[in-house]
Amino acid sequence: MRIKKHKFPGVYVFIDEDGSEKIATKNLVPGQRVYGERLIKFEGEEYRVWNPSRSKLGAAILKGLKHFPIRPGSTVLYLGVASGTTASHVSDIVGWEGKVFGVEFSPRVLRELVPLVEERRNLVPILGDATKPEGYRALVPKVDVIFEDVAQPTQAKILIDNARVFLKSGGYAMISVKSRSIDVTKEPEQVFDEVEKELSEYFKVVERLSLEPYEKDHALFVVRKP
Ligand SMILES: C[S@@+](CC[C@H](N)C(=O)[O-])C[C@H]1O[C@@H](n2cnc3c(N)ncnc32)[C@H](O)[C@@H]1O
Repeated sequence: MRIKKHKFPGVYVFIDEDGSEKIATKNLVPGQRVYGERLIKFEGEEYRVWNPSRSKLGAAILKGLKHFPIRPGSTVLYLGVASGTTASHVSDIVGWEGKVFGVEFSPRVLRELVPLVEERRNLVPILGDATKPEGYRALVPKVDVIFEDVAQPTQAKILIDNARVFLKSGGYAMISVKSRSIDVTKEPEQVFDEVEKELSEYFKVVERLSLEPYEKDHALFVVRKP
């Protein structure tokens, strides 16, 4: 199996034994598994296979996302970090030069992340409520990118409120939107149109991508703060 660089720096790609295309990141903490993912050794390096069924960002990259602002050295604010499945790949990508601040409001979920970050020190867990950015203002600097995956009815407002406080001008944000978290009675496309309109009042919307078939009724938006 030959692992090659993906067009996005810090992401790798390979063709698996069954012929399917897979993506991976170079393990920042060799030997550490975060969510039961496969580890692969290639030319002296260890890679963690990125499971698109467990990570919306992984699904988006495999679906042909065009804009991926997270790169080696980036500082990222991650809203809805949970137990770190996706954030661990982001931590691999930004590397030791970068940092990921992960906000989560469930102490039970965040507790699972704590043992991992003892070694994965570029990932900083923060117990906080993403609807109240003032609560963690003292802990987070200005960032290059905000990633949000909170599955809440007010997702777009949460992103805008955090971007006002933490995102550098010209910085990017990515948001995974679950239409059923916003309104179960509406067609997903209608919900995504409304979210796009709300986001475009503050950001420039750069990309909108459906995550089907990996995630039903989900879309990922990439936006830029002017
Ligand atoms: C879909 S899960 C996130 C999965 C994670 N992004 C991943 O891919 O590994 C959503 C998470 O957001 C958290 N969450 C929801 N509302 C929140 C809020 N207002 N502030 C912080 N975390 C929140 C939930 O507790 C949950 O862990």
